[in-house]
Amino acid sequence: MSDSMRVAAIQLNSVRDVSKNLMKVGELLAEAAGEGVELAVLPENFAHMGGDEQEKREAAEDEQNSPILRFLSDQAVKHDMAIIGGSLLLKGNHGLLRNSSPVFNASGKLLAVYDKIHLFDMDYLGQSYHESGLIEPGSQPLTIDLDAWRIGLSICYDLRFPELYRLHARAGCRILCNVAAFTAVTGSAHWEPLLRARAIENQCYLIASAQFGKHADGRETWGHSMVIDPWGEIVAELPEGEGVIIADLSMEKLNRIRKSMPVLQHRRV
Ligand SMILES: O=C(O)CNC(=O)[C@H](CS)NC(=O)CCC(=O)C(=O)O
Repeated sequence: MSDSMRVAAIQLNSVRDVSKNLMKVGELLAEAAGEGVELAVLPENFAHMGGDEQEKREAAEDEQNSPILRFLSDQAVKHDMAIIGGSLLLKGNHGLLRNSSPVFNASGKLLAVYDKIHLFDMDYLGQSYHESGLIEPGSQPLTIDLDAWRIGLSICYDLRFPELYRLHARAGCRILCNVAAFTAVTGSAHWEPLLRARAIENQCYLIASAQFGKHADGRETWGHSMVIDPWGEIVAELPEGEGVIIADLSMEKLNRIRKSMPVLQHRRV
């Protein structure tokens, strides 16, 4: 049982051109691999950002025949590295799409696909989002195992629903993962406290990969990708810009925190 794992969160400013985004992802994954990273996490919508609804529909791929999923699988093999593929749009049912987070092991095998459960419908300060008009919600929380580490998946707006992460912790997760394109407005107010709370209350490592900056549709995302330890401390952070942040996760440190204050065993409701 490996006691530590080196992980990377990758931050992007994805554009409408899929091949441009994939080229950038390839560069940053190579950089992570050069540092000995065992698990790399990409942000939400890593392959395509900023198009209108029609363009998103056209960009959506069929899970059984998806060039973007094949790209990620090839990258995992090339770099001998597990990859949580942020999220991408896959074709769903009823004329809707899925906002899906695929997980590959270091042999390039697709282990699981998590579909975003909580959809972002919001009207605030002149900004308006209606994700549920295009996306069908997932219905299943999903965890995956990489070596000794169980990882609970989540996408962006899921972050506001602590019960999802509690389920992950109760299912034995020691890593929580959020892949995001948080808005700059909500991100500046809520991103860091929500992430740190999820890590602290569940005594888990948290890997958060985000989009940052202005996108083609005029929207702006918050960035601030980070890795947080089970005590709630930020151990790596990239406020803005494209790039890779790296952290070493320690099972020993996590077990020590859980042993000294067993909050998960003290639950009463
Ligand atoms: O709009 C885009 O193209 C990129 N954003 C997304 O795909 C998703 C759905 S619209 N964004 C979020 O979930 C933001 C949540 C958030 O910001 C919060 O909870 O405050």
